[in-house]
Amino acid sequence: MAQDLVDGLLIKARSHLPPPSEPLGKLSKRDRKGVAVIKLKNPPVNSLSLEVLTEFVISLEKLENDKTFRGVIVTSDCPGIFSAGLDLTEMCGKSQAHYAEFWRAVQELWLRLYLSNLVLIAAINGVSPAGGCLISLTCDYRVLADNPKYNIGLNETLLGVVAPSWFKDTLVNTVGHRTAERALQLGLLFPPAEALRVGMVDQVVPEDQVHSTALSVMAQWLAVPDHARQLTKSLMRKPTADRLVKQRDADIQYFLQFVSRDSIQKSLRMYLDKLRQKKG
Ligand SMILES: CCCCCCCCCCCC/C=C/CC(=O)SCCNC(=O)CCNC(=O)[C@H](O)C(C)(C)COP(=O)(O)OP(=O)(O)OC[C@H]1O[C@@H](n2cnc3c(N)ncnc32)[C@H](O)[C@@H]1OP(=O)(O)O
Repeated sequence: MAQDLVDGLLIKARSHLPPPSEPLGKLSKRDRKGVAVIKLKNPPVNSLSLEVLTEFVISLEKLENDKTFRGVIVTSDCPGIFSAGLDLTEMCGKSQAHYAEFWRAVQELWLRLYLSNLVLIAAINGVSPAGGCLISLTCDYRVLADNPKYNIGLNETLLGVVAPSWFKDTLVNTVGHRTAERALQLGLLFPPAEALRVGMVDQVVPEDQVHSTALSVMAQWLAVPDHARQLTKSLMRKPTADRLVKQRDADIQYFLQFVSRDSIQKSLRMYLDKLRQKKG
């Protein structure tokens, strides 16, 4: 029954997109069904590059503007990886202008997701550190696959960087202040049972049931009249979002100053080198 709601939409890095003549989605089908599936597809690890962030925002905007859509399931097309978070190569050795453009895109995606009028359900089918976790935290409900490898959390401090205040706010609003403080300072990545215990996710289910569970949950959320649910969501979230909206440029300047520091560039390079050497 719930399956009838779904249709697909793939978010990919621009280089993997179909040629411009080919539409990204199948609007006629989706029109009838009302729920889209956004599958992140930027192999090998679904890192959130500037291109992916931009594509994600454009796709969300299309869905928001098409009033036949009421819900989106956010999931991954990369086996075992929901998203490795922000693309670290976008924050290393680039120009100030590039950092500013990248950070504005990160802000934009967060704002779009966090304030979306659509019901957003995260079907987390893989590991989900930092920016990957943040995406799921902006959703209205999180279903995580029960696999001990699928850790989730804001691990920024382990990279030698700091989760900005609006990442922190998103976590605090989900798990409460004390759990968030401990998780953020220690850069904790929670395995599924722990993530459920602290409230970072709402449900942990066998891996092959993530999608069907997300669909059932979606049906429950869609049973509520849109206007009442949307106004309630806005009441809960707008004060948090407004804090960023009021100081977007200042936030970009903080980011520029922070990420341009030699010590931060060194930490990020070392972390990337460690990831690359892991294989060798
Ligand atoms: C006064 C106060 C001021 C405060 C100011 C604040 C200002 C803001 C500060 C800055 C904020 C920064 C915020 C950052 C948020 C983030 O999202 S940072 C990203 C964090 N992500 C991670 O830590 C995950 C790293 N990756 C992994 O742990 C693993 O790759 C994986 C578990 C996801 C997958 O493992 P596996 O399947 O074994 O693949 P790998 O071999 O590790 O990776 C394959 C390939 O991908 C590259 N890669 C991995 N992750 C990333 C990434 N996030 N970005 C770019 N590239 C990545 C990896 O290097 C490999 O590359 P090669 O194939 O070797 O080239």
